[in-house]
Amino acid sequence: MTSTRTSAPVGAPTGPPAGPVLALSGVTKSYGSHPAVCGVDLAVSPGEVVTVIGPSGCGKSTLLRLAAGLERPDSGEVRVGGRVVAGSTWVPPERRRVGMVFQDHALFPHLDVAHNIAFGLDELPRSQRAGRIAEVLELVGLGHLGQRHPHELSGGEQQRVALARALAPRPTVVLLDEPFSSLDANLRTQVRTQTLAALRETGSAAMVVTHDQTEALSMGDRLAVLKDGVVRQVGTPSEVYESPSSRFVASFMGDADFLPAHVRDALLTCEIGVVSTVPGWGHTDLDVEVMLRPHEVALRVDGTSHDVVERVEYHGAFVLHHVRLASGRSVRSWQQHGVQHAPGTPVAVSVVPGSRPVLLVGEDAVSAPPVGARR
Ligand SMILES: Nc1ncnc2c1ncn2[C@@H]1O[C@H](COP(=O)(O)OP(=O)(O)OP(=O)(O)O)[C@@H](O)[C@H]1O
Repeated sequence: MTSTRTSAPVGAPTGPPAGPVLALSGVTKSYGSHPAVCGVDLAVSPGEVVTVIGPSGCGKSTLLRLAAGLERPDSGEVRVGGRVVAGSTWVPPERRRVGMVFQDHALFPHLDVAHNIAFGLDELPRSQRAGRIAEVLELVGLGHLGQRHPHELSGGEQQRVALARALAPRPTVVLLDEPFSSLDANLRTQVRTQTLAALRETGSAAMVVTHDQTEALSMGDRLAVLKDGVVRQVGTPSEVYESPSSRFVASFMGDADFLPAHVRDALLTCEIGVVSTVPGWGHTDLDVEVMLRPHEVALRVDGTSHDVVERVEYHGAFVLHHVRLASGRSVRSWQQHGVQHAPGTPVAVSVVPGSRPVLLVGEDAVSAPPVGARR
């Protein structure tokens, strides 16, 4: 568990599950002959937020729907709070103690906010319902809007009501499917922050599906990267961003350029010169590729260089420079606000000191010399 809370959270789910609150083991689901989710193992610990990210059609929503009980797996097992809910037995969605938040909010238009939230509180004694509704509305900062109908709320407010409704019954885990994608960029950041705060405040575990890299990196205690229904990597945001397991993960989780490189006796070189030393690669003589992220690439104006700025993108705080190297390959470099080299400027390109670039052999990242690569 990676939660950093120190005191007991408000409205924490009852009963302390010892292991993961959600565990998918070997879960597979096909539609006809098309495999949507293939042998997925993924667990969410108490209080943990796990984001699931991948390209369109990779199976993210199907995975969430399998956890919720909106789909049945062809094989494998789903456990919620330690109890098997799919596999050797079948527990329908309404009896799994999972909260759901969808992209379109899915509020009942004919009910006011308070009654929308009350909808999931059947099991709570009537005398306690109003108190619980007030509590969760306060939690999402909408204590004053209980009497409004959904059409009288902004998109961001509707999404917070949807979250309040999901949290009200104190679910074991909350499942959120692209919860912010219908909101515009500014609102999205704000509602994301509020949502995360509400999840932390209640100590709720959550699985969040998103196609937004920034969202996955900033929200998740851990994230799972999916491709073609298969989990390609699970790790903390910094593990996945800084030590991607493959070319696919490296490219999907941020800007990445790849250059042919060579390791000889623990020294990594490529077209732009010495990249770094690679401890543990002594007595090695091997062609590899090096992945460079734009923040790892430094530029200096140099009239003698054959590397030339090709294009400049102004991003406000930073300026992205696309540089055409002498070989014809390209790398990108983030420069601070105010630094802008015009297209056509010759520049010396180097790797920012202290960088630890990722090495690839074929499609896989490698952290140690492959067997047989040592001289
Ligand atoms: N009910 C269904 N019937 C048939 N095929 C389906 C069904 N639901 C999903 N699929 C297919 O399964 C695959 C995974 O779909 P899923 O919606 O899980 O992907 P996703 O990663 O959530 O995509 P997106 O990011 O575009 O929402 C896709 O190829 C999709 O076309």
